[in-house]
Amino acid sequence: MRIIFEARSALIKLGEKSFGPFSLQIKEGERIAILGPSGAGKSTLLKLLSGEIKPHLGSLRLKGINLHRLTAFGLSRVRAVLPQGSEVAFGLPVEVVIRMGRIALPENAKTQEVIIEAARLACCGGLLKRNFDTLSGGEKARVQLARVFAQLSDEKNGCIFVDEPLASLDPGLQIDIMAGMQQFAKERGHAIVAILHDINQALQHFDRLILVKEGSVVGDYPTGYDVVPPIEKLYDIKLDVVDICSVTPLVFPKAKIFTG
Ligand SMILES: Nc1ncnc2c1ncn2[C@@H]1O[C@H](COP(=O)(O)OP(=O)(O)OP(=O)(O)O)[C@@H](O)[C@H]1O
Repeated sequence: MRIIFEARSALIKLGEKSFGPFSLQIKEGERIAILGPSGAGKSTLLKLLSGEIKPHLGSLRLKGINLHRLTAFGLSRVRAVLPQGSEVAFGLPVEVVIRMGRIALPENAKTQEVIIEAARLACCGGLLKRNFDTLSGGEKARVQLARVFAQLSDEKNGCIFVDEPLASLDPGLQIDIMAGMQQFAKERGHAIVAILHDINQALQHFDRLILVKEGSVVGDYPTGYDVVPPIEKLYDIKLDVVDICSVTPLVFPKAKIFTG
């Protein structure tokens, strides 16, 4: 698999705090989950990787081009972002919100088809005629995911960055949305980088886990049984592996480890 993204010694200062320096590579089609305690720097890392914020030191390259040299249009063709709790200012129809993902692209005969397919994959086909501001939190999240799908529908080997995509979704929808996201990305060779709070979702659905703590990348592991101890250390918790026969571990958080 080809490398599509490379961060080298990137560091950002955030007032008194900082994130990094860190270096990492992302290959086409990779499924990466970012895990870490609250306030560890997960959203900061995602914002750096997606080009939303610029590092003070180091470099970030997407498909060989410095992320911050790309125009807004160029960036929109290689990566899409689903931020946490994304709102839109006005009561726009859902279909228009999804269409916004393609705002930089000329309308063509395929556009409507792309929007309908994006809505279907994000489990919000039945909401197309509704107004966005009348939707529940979980419905809004699905519409924003459809916007991301519409944006990168025609592209290959891009990156999808998502911040807690499954928060506010019921368990059935979490399964459907995860399946839709994986199918969309796989068909196009897009990498997915997702911030998750649920350790088991990360273990079940992602190939690689990036562990973040206190403003640093403290671990980068392929998913498997070997990553369980580093996750325990990351959160200072004990994890019981409840199914030792499955390919990927299923864990149950048992107790906080008292460190002092
Ligand atoms: N622009 C900024 N200026 C100052 N501090 C910041 C800035 N952005 C983030 N921080 C701080 O950096 C730390 C990391 O924030 P970040 O939002 O990346 O954490 P997180 O791991 O995503 O947290 P959560 O899981 O709670 O969403 C936090 O302590 C936050 O308050």
